[in-house]
Order: sequence, then C-alpha cells, then structure tokens
Amino acid sequence: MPVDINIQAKTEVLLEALPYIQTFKGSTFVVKFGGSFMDTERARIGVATDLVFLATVGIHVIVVHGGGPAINKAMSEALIEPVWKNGLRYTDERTVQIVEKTLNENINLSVCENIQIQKGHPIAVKGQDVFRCKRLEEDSDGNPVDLGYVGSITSVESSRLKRYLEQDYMPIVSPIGRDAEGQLYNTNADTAAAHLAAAIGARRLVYLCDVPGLLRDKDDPSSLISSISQEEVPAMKAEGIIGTGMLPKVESAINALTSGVHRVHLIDGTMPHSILLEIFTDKGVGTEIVHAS
Ligand SMILES: Nc1ncnc2c1ncn2[C@@H]1O[C@H](COP(=O)(O)OP(=O)(O)O)[C@@H](O)[C@H]1O
Ligand SMILES: CC(=O)N[C@@H](CCC(=O)OP(=O)(O)O)C(=O)O
Repeated sequence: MPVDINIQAKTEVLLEALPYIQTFKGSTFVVKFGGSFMDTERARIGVATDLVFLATVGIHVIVVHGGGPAINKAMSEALIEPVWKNGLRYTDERTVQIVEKTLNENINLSVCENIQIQKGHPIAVKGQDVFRCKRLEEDSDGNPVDLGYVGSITSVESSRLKRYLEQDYMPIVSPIGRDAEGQLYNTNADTAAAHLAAAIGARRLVYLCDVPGLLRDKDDPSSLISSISQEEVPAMKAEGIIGTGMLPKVESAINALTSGVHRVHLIDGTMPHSILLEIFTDKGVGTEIVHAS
C-alpha cells in the first residue's frame, strides 16, 4: 500500500515536538502579549490557542499583557494627548486612572475570555497585587527623567502566582504596580514581563510583537536575525539597529537572562501559531536571545 505523504509529514511534525514537550514539561514560561496586534481577532484567538496548547502539555504559563493602543484610545476619548519619552508614556494623575481601568477592566478580561474560549483556565491578576514600584527617576542610560506616575519595579510578589500555577491556572497579569502607600504606577509591559520571569525563575520569556522578530533592517522583514547572544546587543544598539519599540524588549531580555532565564524569544504574534512553531520546532520562526557563552 502506498504511504500517504501527508500523514507522514504530520507524523514528523508531531515527533519533532516530542523532545521539546518532554524537556519543557513542568517548566514555567512567561509570555508578553503586546498591544500592537490585539485588535485583530484572528491573532487574539491564535495566541490563546497556542497558550492553551502549552498549558495542556504541562508547561506553566504566565501572561503579561500590554495595551498601549487601547490606552491611547481611552485617553483620546478623555481629550488627553499622549506624550512619550523614550518609548514610555508620560503618566499624570488622570492618565494613571485611565491606564488602570483600561488594562484591568478591558484588556485583561478580554485576554482571559479568549483563553477560556479555547478551554484554558485563565485567572485575572491585577498587576498592582504583584509588582512593587517606586517612581521612575532615571532612564536606562542613567539620565534623570520625570514621567509622572511611571513606575520602576522594585520587587515582585510571586507567591500568589506560584499558588495559581500549582492549581493549574494561567495567570493573566496587567503591567501596573503600586508603592507601599498604595499609589498606582504605570509600567512598561515588556519590563514588567522580564521582572516577573526573573522573579518566578522562568525557563523562557517570550515577547509577542507585530514584526517577525529582531530585524537587521526594521523595514525589511527578510532581514530577521534568528539567534543572537546577549553580548552582541551593545554593538547593535550603538549601530542603531535596535530602535524604539524593540529597545525595552531587548534591554529587558538581557536583564532576564542575567537573572537566570534560560532564553528569550521575540516572535510575531500575528503569524498563525508562531508560539508553537518557535517552541516546538528545531528551526523556530523568530529571534532567540541566548546567554553570553
Ligand atoms: N531592529 C528592529 N527589529 C524589529 N522591530 C524593530 C526594530 N527596531 C525597532 N523596531 C520596532 O519595534 C516595534 C515593536 O515594538 P512595539 O511597537 O512596542 O510592540 P508591542 O506594542 O507589541 O510591544 C516594531 O513594530 C518596530 O517598529
Ligand atoms: C509606562 C508605559 O509606557 N506603559 C505602557 C503600558 C502598556 C504597554 O506597555 O503596552 P504595549 O505592550 O502594548 O506597548 C503604556 O502606557 O502604554
């Protein structure tokens, strides 16, 4: 009887995934779900399916979501003009209320709903119950900045998240912090995800964005860099290859790697099932940033 090529190819895909599934079973992955592509239903459902797949094969998944475009929209409705400095939103008293409401009441619940539709077990977690912050006073180069209620994360209270993981929930966390007095702070979601990955001892940190990964020329999708070591990053920054948008991801990636995360992935969240293709195939589809050798 002739062998069905289709069945053989499908079998090969499943078998290629087996060693990865065996290796990652019981590990923790932190996945940052960027706001830039959340408005596409296909992407939202595709990402949710992949996350539920990871959880079903025994990987503990924590999602940190963004929501920049939704915050812009809510600010515009409140007649507030967004102001950005080095990729961070200037956040006054009214804006921090809008950020909190948009992220916790709108985006977070929508991400939970999509996970639930795919038969996963999400649990909504307000970032202010996890991230301890102080006012951000310096940028990443050490220069003084005044961004209002933008927070710098000082610690992560991970015990609640660990408990949720033990109970097989998938925590969905917003990027908001608070200080000891209860003041809320807006934090960059990329930075929050990296702090969380480091604190929880994650094996992988995955950034989902709206580009194929780190590109040598950001306007040319074919210039994808498949793998780099953290020690190559300073030269790429100096050459101007890593620009606004990618900068917080790559800088946070380095901090996470330095704090014990094994590997960081930058992948295209709009590409159908990019998470599965990156994690469970030999070649991957995005960029991986690995420890200095
Ligand atoms: N070298 C680079 N490779 C890829 N993207 C880059 C690069 N430098 C800057 N970028 C920009 O970073 C953006 C991704 O970051 P961002 O818009 O903040 O996404 P998100 O909101 O999903 O976190 C890309 O859309 C791209 O414009
Ligand atoms: C301080 C700061 O800039 N916070 C971000 C928080 C949301 C975020 O990071 O969302 P994305 O991942 O979609 O960009 C903001 O206000 O937009």
